[in-house]
Amino acid sequence: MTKRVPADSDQVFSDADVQDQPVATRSRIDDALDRVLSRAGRSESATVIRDLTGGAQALDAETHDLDADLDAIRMEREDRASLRRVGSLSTELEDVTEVEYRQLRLEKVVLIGIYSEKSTEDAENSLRELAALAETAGAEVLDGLLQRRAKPDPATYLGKGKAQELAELVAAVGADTVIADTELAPSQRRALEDVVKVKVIDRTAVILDIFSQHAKSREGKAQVELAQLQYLLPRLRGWGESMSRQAGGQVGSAGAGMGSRGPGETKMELDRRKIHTRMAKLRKQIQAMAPAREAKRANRKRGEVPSVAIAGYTNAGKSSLLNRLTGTQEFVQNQLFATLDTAIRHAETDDGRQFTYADTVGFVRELPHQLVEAFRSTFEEVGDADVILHVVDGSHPDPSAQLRTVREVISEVGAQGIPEIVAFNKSDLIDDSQRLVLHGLVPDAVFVSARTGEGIEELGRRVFAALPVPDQEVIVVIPYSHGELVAELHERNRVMDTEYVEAGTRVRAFVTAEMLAKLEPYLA
Ligand SMILES: Nc1nc2c(ncn2[C@@H]2O[C@H](COP(=O)(O)OP(=O)(O)OP(=O)(O)O)[C@@H](O)[C@H]2O)c(=O)[nH]1
Ligand SMILES: [Mg+2]
Repeated sequence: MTKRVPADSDQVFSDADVQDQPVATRSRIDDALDRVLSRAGRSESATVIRDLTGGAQALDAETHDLDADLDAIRMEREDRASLRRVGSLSTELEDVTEVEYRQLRLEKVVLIGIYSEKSTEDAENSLRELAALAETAGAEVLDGLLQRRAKPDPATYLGKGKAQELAELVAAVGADTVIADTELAPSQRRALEDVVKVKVIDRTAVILDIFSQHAKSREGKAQVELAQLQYLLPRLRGWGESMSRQAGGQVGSAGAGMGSRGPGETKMELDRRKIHTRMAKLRKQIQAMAPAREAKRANRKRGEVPSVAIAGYTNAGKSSLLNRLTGTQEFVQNQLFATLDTAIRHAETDDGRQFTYADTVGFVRELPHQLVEAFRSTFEEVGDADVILHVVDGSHPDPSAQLRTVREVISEVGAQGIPEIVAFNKSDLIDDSQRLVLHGLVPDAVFVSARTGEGIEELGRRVFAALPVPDQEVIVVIPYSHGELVAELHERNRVMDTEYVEAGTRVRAFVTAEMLAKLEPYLA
């Protein structure tokens, strides 16, 4: 897979590697964002930033006559669109007009966002995150534009004047895609596209794109495709319309006359039906795969092996911590949504009891509801856990928002009653004053660093302590013919003394309620 992630993208999010580099090597995005954001604070309405390399002049020309270039730009846009369109991967949907759209790789993008008076900082973090998302998806972020307004414009998201300004910015920097930091209504997307003359997509589309690039397992792939189709369906009509309008409007070739509208709509209907069929098929597939996972889960449950779900915001360091805690080699990358498939790892407490860790899909603000829906079974893994290890990136500019987002999803899957251990990760990047703030947020949290190993042992102890405790003291004599019970006692309970007597193994232990039931016949 050819995916271009700029070499300096790591610096959008704090990564330990950054520490070793001179401060001067900040990424262009950071600079660009800083400029957007610092001006956003001052300006009343909108802020435009440009690349240092130029293009500013074009923007000063408020009355730049775009109409004259309209046709040329449209043609170019069509050319680009046809170039970027990669072949559909799914044979069943080969000729669906718009399905290729979702597989297209982003190129040079301009970000846009809206913030209200009070939420400047929030908009800043959101825009940074959008930049990181765009880069993870393989795009190069050229520029950004923020507008201060109470509510998005219902027609074009940005206000009319700002949309025009955006069109000029896009032309000046040579961007081919605009990404809005929200989920746009299909009509907004279309209207804005008509103004800026390049492809307009939204945060949801970017997240879906990342998921589709990162999904590995059959189930994960099916879940992502289902979410994509759900997202696509209400937008199909819109795209169809703007396309047939384009075709009728300027191509004007022999075939595009009277008859062009009918076939277009018929095709749209056909596409829609195909998509529905495909979605039904995917739902069935996902359902069929569920029993296997259920069985595995039931097995773990039956074996009474307690489970710890590692949950948290994307890129918080969940997989890194899992590796530290269990000595495994889970996939770690400074990318959003590096992990899409739940990984289960076996572990043991220091007194020999067994349990499992489950690494899960990360969360993000405005996680598309289509994905929550499609990945419900994966998130339910969290709902089934005995303990939730909630990992928060302590070096993030707004950890409380991360905490909130993750806790919302946790309660959505009905897991709010499960004991939660909060771990502030990346403590190697946190200074003392930040520690104080975080401590205020969650007083009993553990500070850890998957990078340096700080706090890992303490975290391990906290996890052990949170596991369901074997607290029923028993003395049993287990016949030598039932060696498996002795083994189970050692694995999942706390054995205090063992003695070999004539009738069998005499054990004094603290056991769980379930174990107690099994031992009933052998109580001494
Ligand atoms: N400085 C520092 N960086 C860390 C630490 N832990 C993880 N990282 C980095 O953070 C990035 C994300 O780590 P992952 O373990 O992939 O995070 P994750 O939560 O599993 O992310 P997703 O699977 O994408 O949701 C990687 O670049 C890690 O090297 C830490 O303690 N300190
Ligand atoms: Mg991960």
